[in-house]
Amino acid sequence: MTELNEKPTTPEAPELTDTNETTEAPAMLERVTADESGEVDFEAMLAAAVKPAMPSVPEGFRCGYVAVVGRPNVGKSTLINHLIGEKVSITSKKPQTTRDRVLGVVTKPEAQFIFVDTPGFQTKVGSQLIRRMNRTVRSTLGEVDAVVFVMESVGWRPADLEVLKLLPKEAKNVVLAINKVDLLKGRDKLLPLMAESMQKFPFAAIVPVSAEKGRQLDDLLGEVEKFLPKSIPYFDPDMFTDRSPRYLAAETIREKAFRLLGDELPYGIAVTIDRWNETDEAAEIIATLIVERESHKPIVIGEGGSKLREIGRLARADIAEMLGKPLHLEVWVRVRRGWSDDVKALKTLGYE
Ligand SMILES: Nc1nc2c(ncn2[C@@H]2O[C@H](COP(=O)(O)OP(=O)(O)OP(=O)(O)O)[C@@H](O)[C@H]2O)c(=O)[nH]1
Repeated sequence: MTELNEKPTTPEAPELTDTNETTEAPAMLERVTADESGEVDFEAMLAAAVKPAMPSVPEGFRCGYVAVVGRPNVGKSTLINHLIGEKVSITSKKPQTTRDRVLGVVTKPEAQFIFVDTPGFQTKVGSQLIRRMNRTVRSTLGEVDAVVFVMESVGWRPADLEVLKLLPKEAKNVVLAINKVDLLKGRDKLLPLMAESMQKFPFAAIVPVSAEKGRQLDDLLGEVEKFLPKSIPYFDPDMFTDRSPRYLAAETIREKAFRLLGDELPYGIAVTIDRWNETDEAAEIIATLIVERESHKPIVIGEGGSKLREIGRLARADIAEMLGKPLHLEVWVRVRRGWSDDVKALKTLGYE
C-alpha cells in the first residue's frame, strides 16, 4: 500500500481493479478534488484529463440482480448471509431503484450476483394491504434477473403457497431452493418433493441445499447464473465481500451522486474505489464515478464543477466521519461506454 505522502503528482489514471488487456477505447477522465474546505483545484482538474486503460472482464462474464423469496423462517437470511460471507445491509435514503436495495454482492470468477431486498415478501402486512404488497412484489420481481424461492425440506405449507402465488405464473427465471436438507432423515423424501414442487410451479431448476451448512450453494448459484445477462460487473469485486469501509465509501459517493443528479441523469452511475491509502491518522481515497455517455459527464461535473464538488464535499464529510479521521477524497468522472447498452442491463438497474 502506498503511503499518504505518495500522492500522485501527475495526472495518472487511477489504478483500476483489472488491468488486463483493454478492449474498449480509452475514455477521457476528469477530476475534482474536494479537500477539507470543499475547495476545488480546477487547474489540477484540467491537467487531469488523461486516457486511462479501461478494465476488462472475462469473455462471457455475467452480472445481474437476484431476489430471494419465501415465507418467514425458511432460511432466506441464512442463505444470503452464507453466500455473502458476512451480513451486509446497505440502506439508502432514496430507495428508488433496485440498486438501492442491495443486500450484498457475491462475485465469482464467471459472474456477479447482486442480491436485492424484496420488500413485499418481508413485510408482514394486513390483508387490506395485500393488493399494494402484490404490486410492490411484482415490480421488484420485474426488475430482477432471477428469483430464488426458498422452502423447507419438510414440504409445502400453506404459507409457502401464499408466497408462490405472488410470482407471475409465466416466470421462467425462478429457481427453487429446498433448504434445511441437513434435517432430512433420509433422502428418499426428496425426489417426491421435487416432483410435487414441479406440479405447483414451473421452476427452472430445483436445488436441495443447506444454507446453514453451506451445502450445494455453488450448485444453486450455477442455476441462478444462467439467468444473469452477459455484462461487466456493476460492483468492484474487492469492495463487496463484506461490510468493508470501501464498500460503504463507494455506496456513500453513489448515494450522494444519485441524490444530487437522480432526476437529471437518465441512466445508471457506478462507483469504483481506485485507490485507498489509510494510516492511523488520515485517509486518502480516489474514486471514480462511471457514467454511460460522454454527454453525461458535464451533468455530473456541473456548472464550473459545482455538482461534482458538492458530491465530493458531502461524501467526504460522511466517509471521514465513518473512518473517524481526516480524509482527502478525489472523485473522478469517467465514461464507460456501453455499460448500459443492452436493454436487460438497463432494466436490471431499474431505469426503463
Ligand atoms: N438445520 C438448518 N437450519 C437452518 C438452515 N437454514 C436456516 N436455518 C435456521 O432456520 C431459522 C430461520 O432462518 P432465517 O434465515 O432467519 O429465515 P428467514 O427466511 O430469513 O426468516 P424471516 O426473516 O422471518 O423471513 C434460523 O434458526 C436458522 O438458523 C439449514 O440449512 N439447516
